Amino acid sequence: MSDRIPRSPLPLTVIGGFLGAGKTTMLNHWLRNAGGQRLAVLVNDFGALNMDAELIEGGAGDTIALTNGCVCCQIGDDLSLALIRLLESETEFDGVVIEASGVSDPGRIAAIARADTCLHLECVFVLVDASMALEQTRDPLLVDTLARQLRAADLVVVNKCDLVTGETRRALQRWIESVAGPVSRLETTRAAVPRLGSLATRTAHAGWAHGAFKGHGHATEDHGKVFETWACRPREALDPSALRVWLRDLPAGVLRMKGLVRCAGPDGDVEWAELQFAGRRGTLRLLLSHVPRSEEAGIVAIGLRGQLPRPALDAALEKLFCPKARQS
Ligand SMILES: Nc1nc2c(ncn2[C@@H]2O[C@H](COP(=O)(O)OP(=O)(O)OP(=O)(O)O)[C@@H](O)[C@H]2O)c(=O)[nH]1
Repeated sequence: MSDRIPRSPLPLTVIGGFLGAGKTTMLNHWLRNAGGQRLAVLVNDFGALNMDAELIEGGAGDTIALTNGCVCCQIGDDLSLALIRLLESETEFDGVVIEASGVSDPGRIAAIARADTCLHLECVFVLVDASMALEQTRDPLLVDTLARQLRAADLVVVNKCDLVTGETRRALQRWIESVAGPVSRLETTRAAVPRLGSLATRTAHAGWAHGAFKGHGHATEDHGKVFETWACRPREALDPSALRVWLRDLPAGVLRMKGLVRCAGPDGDVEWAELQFAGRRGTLRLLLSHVPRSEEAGIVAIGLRGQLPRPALDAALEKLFCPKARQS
């Protein structure tokens, strides 16, 4: 029998929301503003490569990647085990944050956490991409995933408000209320929301969220059947100009793409860059603060099953390699 002093329940926060809505951006904001608190982070990417673990800033030592599928439909046991390991670890964490994959149901994850008396579920944040959500709700293959995510929320964070008009924000508000009822809602840019600022929302909204969760027909919802992924590990440096052109005009069917790649400058020197494509916007940003390990290079794309243009992605990648790169 353990002679360790029982700890008080570990505060747990879940971040959900559709692909590219800004979950990792919010998590990084929290890690940068943790105020001395030590947070354990569990991330789950739907893609074959868990890029999120690599895109999280600074806290790599306390980041656990849940791989091999969507955390809510395929790897619930992995999540439970990871939580048990955290609770039993020598490290005293001040809280744990689970970043769900963009296709998963945060309500399901919250239920796993809620079943453990050693954890205290503080809040389920669900992010909505203000620039894409209305269009996504018109796609019959996406609307169910979006609605389930919203119904699980204690706090809906309408993010990317820099990209939309007031009219779009009002239309979004109407849609959110029609799906999730009187849920608390914040409008933000770059997901700049405090982690504990919404504690009160849990009690206010819990009835609605839990009511919705009772009707959760998870057996009918296997995200692996709705979405699929493409991934590659480019071993050589890519041409950043060609990469930017490619990101501006990705073939139809790519809902989300992200990655870490080595890029070759005009003189052949190689630098690391983060690649992002979400909501029809692609960016390539040089990494100045940290240098990943060479095996961390990877690109992941996600789309609806049967709609991801795999041959086009394979073919494009071949043309992105930079012959001038000086490999280190
Ligand atoms: N313009 C704009 N871009 C944003 C904002 N928030 C995040 N982004 C960008 O949107 C892209 C996706 O952001 P992430 O935080 O990686 O999104 P995510 O929800 O974690 O993505 P997945 O985990 O793949 O589902 C990145 O390129 C971000 O820099 C915002 O408020 N405005």
